[in-house]
Amino acid sequence: MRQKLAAGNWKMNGTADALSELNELTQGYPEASVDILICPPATLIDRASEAAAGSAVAIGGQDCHANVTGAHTGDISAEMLRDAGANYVIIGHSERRDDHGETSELIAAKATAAYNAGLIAVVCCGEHLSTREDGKTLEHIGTQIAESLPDTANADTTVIAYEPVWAIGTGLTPTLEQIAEVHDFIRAELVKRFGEKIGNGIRLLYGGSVKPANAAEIFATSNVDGALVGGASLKAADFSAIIDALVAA
Ligand SMILES: O=C(CO)COP(=O)(O)O
Repeated sequence: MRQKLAAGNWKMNGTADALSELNELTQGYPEASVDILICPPATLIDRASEAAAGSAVAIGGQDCHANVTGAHTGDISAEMLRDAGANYVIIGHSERRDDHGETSELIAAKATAAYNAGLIAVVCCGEHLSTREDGKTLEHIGTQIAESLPDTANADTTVIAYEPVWAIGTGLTPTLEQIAEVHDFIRAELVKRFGEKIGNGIRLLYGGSVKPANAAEIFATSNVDGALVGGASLKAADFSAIIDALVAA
């Protein structure tokens, strides 16, 4: 039985004021039957970890460097995230792939860095609209996950998020059949590569315009173990409604 996960990605949003939303969330979930994760900007990880201590909310980073230390101005290592109180890190978000030219090979190296630091890697994949229109979604996702996951990936260290790029921040979502098709495909690919135990143990999140209004139906979809939520994770009330839908699923 896979433990469900409601993850919020604050992206480049939030200064100290945003901790009030986190406080509201942690007060609402001193404990929970699902895993809850907030990935604030790096500048808030330390304070967010302190604020979330003793609650059901875990804190994560949004990216890490593949190396442990070194001359990499502006970058943050997985060890540093861990030191600041993070337990997870998002790797290979489409905004990193597109804005920073990150390749799947680099993403696999970052995932290994995350494992070495004791962080759970939330490895992202997803197609652009043109790829979907060309009928190449599954081929694209298959290549992305094959190349982005290290051989050492396992169910305790790895979560996969399927985020169609055209659904991120647009209010558009795939049909439930389209979500199920991709999630079932990823599950089958994982079982093929890692075997039944690991392949069936790795959690699969859906991301892209998840809101309180559509969360329940998405969570009822095949092989959806939770969500990676952007905009709707910024307000505690919205994210709580999504968490509650996951609890009820
Ligand atoms: O990119 C996302 C989460 O990582 C999804 O963002 P939205 O929920 O704002 O569409």
